[in-house]
Amino acid sequence: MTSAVDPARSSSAIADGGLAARTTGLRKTYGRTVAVAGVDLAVPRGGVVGVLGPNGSGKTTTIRMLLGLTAPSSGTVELLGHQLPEHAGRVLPRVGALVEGPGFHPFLSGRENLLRCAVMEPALRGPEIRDVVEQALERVGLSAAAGRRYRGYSLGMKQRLGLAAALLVPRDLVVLDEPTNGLDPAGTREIRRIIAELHASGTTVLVSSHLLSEIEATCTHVAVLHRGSLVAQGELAGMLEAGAPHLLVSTSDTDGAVRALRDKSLKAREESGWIRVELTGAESDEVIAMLVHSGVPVREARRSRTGLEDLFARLTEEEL
Ligand SMILES: Nc1ncnc2c1ncn2[C@@H]1O[C@H](COP(=O)(O)OP(=O)(O)OP(=O)(O)O)[C@@H](O)[C@H]1O
Repeated sequence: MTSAVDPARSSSAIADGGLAARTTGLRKTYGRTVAVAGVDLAVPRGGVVGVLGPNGSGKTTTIRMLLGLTAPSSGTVELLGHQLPEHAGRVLPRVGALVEGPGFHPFLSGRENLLRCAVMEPALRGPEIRDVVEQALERVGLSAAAGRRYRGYSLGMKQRLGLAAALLVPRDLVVLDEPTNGLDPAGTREIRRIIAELHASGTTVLVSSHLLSEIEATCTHVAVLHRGSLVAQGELAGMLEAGAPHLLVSTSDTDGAVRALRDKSLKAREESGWIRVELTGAESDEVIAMLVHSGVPVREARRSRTGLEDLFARLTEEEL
């Protein structure tokens, strides 16, 4: 662990304009598949940055390159002010990561696996290791199952153990690839709590998800990937304001509702069982009245809270 007064850390903070991570022209191809197509990602220090994108948009590949786990085809990665892979040994101990396939041993228990991780942490020394491991297990809610073999763990328990490994020592940057994957709602809430704790303690967090709700609930910044390209990035608050207001309508007659609204020249489309209506040419009450007059039953209607959903839909339209 490096202290807050580490000169390398403070000088790099000035040199890189306060970025915890930065990629420039980051690209990865597998044969003819372009997994990541030249991404310039900027992760501000102290932020919680959500990498959002549909399945296959390049989130995991970007994160793996950021951590030095996958070599880029071209482009550069800078972590905590230092180039990778040249300075990997210096920087990676300050970075905690939860990525797919963390390589735990199937025949060892969760606790034994975590002990193996702990002895490899340069900041941890002999006597304290056992306590640190128990605290990490406790923090992710895995104490009761810590004695069981890893191979019998559920996906959610595996995620928790991966998170415990990422958080064994205080980090400057924590990178979580789909951390709520396989978790139940209670587990999801715990992840949010842990992310909030990390944020409060000044740790920069980069978290990927294909769920808007996850990003909205936890992030200060968002980066949207689509087909390997970064199509938007910035502060979440700004992105939320950027979208036009919408009304979400629940009805048993979705086709009829879309038809009736489009007849009145309103932009409307079906989305996950709801009708999303852009409120540029009419107010909410007018839209509802219009639907009722057209014989469309309205079960429920609410203004959409966010422009992010709309932005995401527009940016990644084909996938929805
Ligand atoms: N090792 C690999 N070999 C070949 N193709 C790969 C490999 N890894 C990723 N890809 C391809 O690169 C693209 C991006 O994949 P990636 O896993 O980075 O996306 P993702 O956004 O993380 O998706 P998901 O949300 O499904 O995890 C996909 O088309 C995927 O099939």
